Amino acid sequence: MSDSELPTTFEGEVDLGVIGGTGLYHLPCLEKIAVLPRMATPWGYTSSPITISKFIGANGHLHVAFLARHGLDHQLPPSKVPFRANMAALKHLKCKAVLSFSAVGSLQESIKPRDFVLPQQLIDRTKGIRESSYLNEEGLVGHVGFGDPFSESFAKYIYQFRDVLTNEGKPCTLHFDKDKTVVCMEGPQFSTRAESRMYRLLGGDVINMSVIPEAKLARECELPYQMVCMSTDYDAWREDEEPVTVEVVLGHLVNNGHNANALAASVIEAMSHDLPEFMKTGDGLRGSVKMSISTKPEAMSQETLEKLKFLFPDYW
Ligand SMILES: CSC[C@H]1O[C@H](OP(=O)(O)O)[C@H](O)[C@@H]1O
Ligand SMILES: Nc1ncnc2[nH]cnc12
Repeated sequence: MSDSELPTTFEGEVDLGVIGGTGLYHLPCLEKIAVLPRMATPWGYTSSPITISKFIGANGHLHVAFLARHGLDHQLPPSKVPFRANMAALKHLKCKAVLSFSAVGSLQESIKPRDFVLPQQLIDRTKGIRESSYLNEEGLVGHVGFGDPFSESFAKYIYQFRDVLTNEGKPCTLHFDKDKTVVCMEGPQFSTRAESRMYRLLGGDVINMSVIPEAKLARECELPYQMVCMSTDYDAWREDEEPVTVEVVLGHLVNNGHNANALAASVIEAMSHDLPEFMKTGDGLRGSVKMSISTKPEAMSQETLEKLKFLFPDYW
């Protein structure tokens, strides 16, 4: 069935949200049951239509929502992605966790192009020009914890499937430990050599232009969030090598896309048997946003309450 013949609405609850980045505009492992046109939220329209799939496994099923961060034609630069709309839409559809994919540069010799990384920390080097909060308005003030920006439970869950990664018969590693750090820069230009060396000194392992504010917004939606970083280049820090160009990145996208699909398929298949504990219980985040809002409900406007209701119909 072609996309245009599929329903444009979905009434059920989605289990898992997936965000595809550069080179990952759909997941072939998923068969679509609905294509929601770019969704309207109180924070604008999503980057792309949202495809809903029902994965049917041997012992159960899983509903998955997929959206393309930069749009299906990669028309949105990192600074102009409607991150708030994207995360709000996934939350509104009742996703219980978000699996996000991103093409990254490597800041470490040991992280080779085509390797994948599950970072557990991040350094924000964006320039403050992105809308990065739902709780930063006059009449709605909130401060969520962000010390551990990713979901360790989710990362461990994904790491079980590390052996599915391949690179034309050669080793292809999924790197994962508590210190693996992603640096997020504003872009769209890549880093200078000096910046790239500085990020290494700061403890960066990989670099991209999109984990901020995505990770912050997932936290404000109480959604367990893990980014899978797919290495495409050595950025600009290697003295005897040319700094990264888009050509270099493009050369690895097909292989990385195959691996992303294989990894997502394994995760989705496993979740279809039984939802992992962190998705059933909320990974320790449930209720955290209500607690972190300082503004008294009496001081909130009707518009603010409507926005909160879009995200948390059970709380407000
Ligand atoms: C074309 S390389 C730079 C571009 O790739 C990454 O995108 P995404 O995170 O959406 O996969 C990086 O963040 C930049 O936006
Ligand atoms: N070197 C790099 N810097 C920032 N984002 C990237 N995405 C892929 N490679 C990158």
